[in-house]
Amino acid sequence: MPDLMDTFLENRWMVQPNHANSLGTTHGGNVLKWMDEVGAMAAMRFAGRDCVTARMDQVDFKQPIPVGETALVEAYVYETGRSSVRVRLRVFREDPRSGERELTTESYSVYVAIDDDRDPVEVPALTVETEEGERLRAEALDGDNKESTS
Ligand SMILES: CC(=O)SCCNC(=O)CCNC(=O)[C@H](O)C(C)(C)COP(=O)(O)OP(=O)(O)OC[C@H]1O[C@@H](n2cnc3c(N)ncnc32)[C@H](O)[C@@H]1OP(=O)(O)O
Repeated sequence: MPDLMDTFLENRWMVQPNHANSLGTTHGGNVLKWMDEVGAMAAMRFAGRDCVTARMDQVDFKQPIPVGETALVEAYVYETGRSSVRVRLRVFREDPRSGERELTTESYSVYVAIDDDRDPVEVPALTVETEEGERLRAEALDGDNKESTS
């Protein structure tokens, strides 16, 4: 049974001019693509199977990420159904020199594990065996709950 911390993935992109909009900050479409890619990888790490995106919930763009900074995308699985896998996604702008971070974007997404015929297939149970995992799961359930009632 996979543990929450086994699904915790981070990926970074150095934001280049070709990622930007006319304001010199990262185009929202690029941020969404990066979120979806890391989210799918977290879901697949959990399920041990291919996973497809079924839903990206409300995406809040709180701060821009300027060209020259790093976009850091964090994803982990915090809840599961029979074949569905819920993933918390957060994006930070990170100063590549100091490592200083600020939250810019967040969302809660649903992926579905599929078999070779691309039909939904059962996923294993999620375990949470560390204090850090418990903290991350509680944060995600709380954030997801607030989002669905806002
Ligand atoms: C990483 C990528 O870029 S993938 C590319 C973008 N994504 C896609 O192309 C996916 C296209 N969609 C599909 O292939 C299908 O709709 C699927 C596989 C997501 C679902 O297939 P369906 O036959 O509708 O599945 P079914 O109704 O049996 O539901 C299966 C599970 O998906 C969940 N589900 C289906 N649609 C949604 C949705 N829109 N939002 C949330 N959950 C959903 C169901 O609740 C169910 O969960 P459970 O098994 O945990 O109870």
